[in-house]
Amino acid sequence: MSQTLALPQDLHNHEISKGARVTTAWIACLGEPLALVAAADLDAPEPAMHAGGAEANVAAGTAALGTPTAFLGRVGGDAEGRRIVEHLRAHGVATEALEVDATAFTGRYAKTEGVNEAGEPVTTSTYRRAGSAAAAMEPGFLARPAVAAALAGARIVHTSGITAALSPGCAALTRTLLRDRTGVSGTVTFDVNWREQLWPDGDPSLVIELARSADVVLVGADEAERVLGTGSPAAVRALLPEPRTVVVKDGALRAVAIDRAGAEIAVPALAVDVVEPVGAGDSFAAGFLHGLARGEDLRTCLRRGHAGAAATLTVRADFATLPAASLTALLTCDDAAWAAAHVGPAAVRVDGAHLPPPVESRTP
Ligand SMILES: O=C(O)C(=O)C[C@H](O)[C@H](O)CO
Repeated sequence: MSQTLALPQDLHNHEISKGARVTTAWIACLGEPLALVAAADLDAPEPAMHAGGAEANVAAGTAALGTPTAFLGRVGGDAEGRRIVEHLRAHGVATEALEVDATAFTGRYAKTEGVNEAGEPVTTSTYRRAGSAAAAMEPGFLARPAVAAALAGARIVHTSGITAALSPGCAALTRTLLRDRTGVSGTVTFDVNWREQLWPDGDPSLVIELARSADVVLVGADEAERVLGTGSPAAVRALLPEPRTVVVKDGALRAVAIDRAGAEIAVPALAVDVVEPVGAGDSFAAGFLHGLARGEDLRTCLRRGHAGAAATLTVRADFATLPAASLTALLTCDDAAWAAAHVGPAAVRVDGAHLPPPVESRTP
């Protein structure tokens, strides 16, 4: 099952196993794709669904932006697994290293929108993923020919704290990947993605260990507060001294990238009409990694991150993209125009121009 992607000139194809011709991806994302279903359908046979799952959202995002991307993980041999494979391929993601386990099921999740005690909107996720196809991953997964080839060829290997939480095997897998770097030649990026429900003992020590082993860490200020006891970018950086870059995202306020010497680059968040927030962090990661893979400066990477997050904030699905004209206007405007820009479900406004709105991702 090989796939042809439109590639920039400097990429090459290579043989990986049994003559299969596979494209070298710049970004390899490892994790569990999930079927996003209605809460009432968590146990239903073949429910209506969108595709979700943090690292799969990132992969769809970077591929949609034009970066050759591979997804590494597992789904079940069910309708949800088939649709997730189709969804990722439709966005241009290479799926040779996405294993289909006919004996297992694909993880599912549902979002419930509500309000917290302060009257603020909150979205709660409910999972049906314990014992899923992806939860069976363990360090040996990294040695599968298609997986090893993707890891060896990628400029960036990305995963998150969600994958570490799936099972003891997945915890060992992420440890092996981040600490031992087995078969990895590129930059390893790690999104903390703290999900309280997935850590019954509430102990963040593995996630902290993994973050300290990464080259680039992405973390929300709120989750940094939970995991590290502080959301202050400088304090987070002091607690994560090893990575080359730590990015602290402070919701609607700003994102700050900090290098080892403590130098900070901050970019304010865009003004957005928020419809539903889940998946916005993944779209931020996709934009940021897309820029990083191209060697862009950190300020541009942060702008790309905010633009991706803004698009997804305007939809109920896990993932949306900005039309090229809107993205280009956001990336090229000056700081004053950026500060005055606005992203809503019906239009993107930059520098007085009304540009096309975000496009919600559809699952085939
Ligand atoms: O919460 C998870 O584990 C998911 O992967 C579901 C969503 O897709 C994810 O939270 C979005 O970031």
